[in-house]
Amino acid sequence: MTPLLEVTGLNVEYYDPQAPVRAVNDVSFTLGRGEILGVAGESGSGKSTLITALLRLDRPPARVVGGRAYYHPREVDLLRLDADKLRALRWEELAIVFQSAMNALNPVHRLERQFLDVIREHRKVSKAAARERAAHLLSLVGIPADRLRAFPHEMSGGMRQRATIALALACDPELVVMDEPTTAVDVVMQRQIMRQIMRLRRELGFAVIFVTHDLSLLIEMADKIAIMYGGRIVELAGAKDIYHAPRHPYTRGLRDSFPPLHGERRRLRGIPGSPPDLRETPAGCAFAPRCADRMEACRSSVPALLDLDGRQVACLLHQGADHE
Ligand SMILES: Nc1ncnc2c1ncn2[C@@H]1O[C@H](COP(=O)(O)OP(=O)(O)OP(=O)(O)O)[C@@H](O)[C@H]1O
Repeated sequence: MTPLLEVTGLNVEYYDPQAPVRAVNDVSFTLGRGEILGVAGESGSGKSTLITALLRLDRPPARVVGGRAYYHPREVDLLRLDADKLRALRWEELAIVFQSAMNALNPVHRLERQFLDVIREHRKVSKAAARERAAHLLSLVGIPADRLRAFPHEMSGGMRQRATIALALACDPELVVMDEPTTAVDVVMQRQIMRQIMRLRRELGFAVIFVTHDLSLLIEMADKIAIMYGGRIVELAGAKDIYHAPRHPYTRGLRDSFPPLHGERRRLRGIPGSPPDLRETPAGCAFAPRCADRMEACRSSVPALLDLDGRQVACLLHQGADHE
């Protein structure tokens, strides 16, 4: 696997007059070219903070306080790139589809204008060629070319969503980052859009970081999945391993909180308790207060994310500690 993005020891804090809140804590992972990495975790686990920091999108009062995000094709650390160089990478190499993707289109402009603006800002092509590319991109997501003349409000929610994804692909990026891009549409449409993203990825070869709280969606589409809890990655493994053999008790709980998309029905169990308040992180493993498998040692030491048979888990259960 050729590495595309290598994140090491990323720390992000929110400024707080009492004490800084560490929302992303020592996060490391490598994303290969053309790979789909899913990032899952409950609300407040740090998913959005992680990707906004990686893409250097301002999210005050958050600030990166350590780490590196090495972007291999250009041999640069995204976290230390100056504003001009960063601007040059946006759309061309790194594209983003936000949580509120349906509203990301400008309501006062026809679709065509929005595509042409992006394409012609980055590519020296004629208007006709840009229009042709826009029509092609729309066709890739199943939208007829004549919709280029439409205003966003003239399209359905699902269609706006797909148009936003097509727009993100306008300059053939290497990496597309998606933050809950399908939450505003129904489940059937969600799966349709996911399938389209996967097909496009096969055709165009871009890598994806896909953030969601819905683990079952990721299990279908991602190559590998990072599970976040309390700002840390607690498990990182292939999607199949996460589904069939989760190692971290939190991963197991999260898996059992969603109905499986295929196969046998399972009894759904939520995870008792609620996510940690990051302003008062207890000593030890952040999941310990909710964990049915906790041991004495879990309350005092934070487990490191260690390699275990080709995957990574941060749990003392898998690090030879004794049971309570
Ligand atoms: N403006 C802020 N000021 C202080 N702390 C914040 C702020 N925004 C977020 N946080 C902290 O950062 C943590 C992570 O938030 P983040 O939005 O990254 O989580 P998330 O996993 O993306 O959640 P969601 O799925 O709800 O978007 C929160 O639990 C909160 O403690």
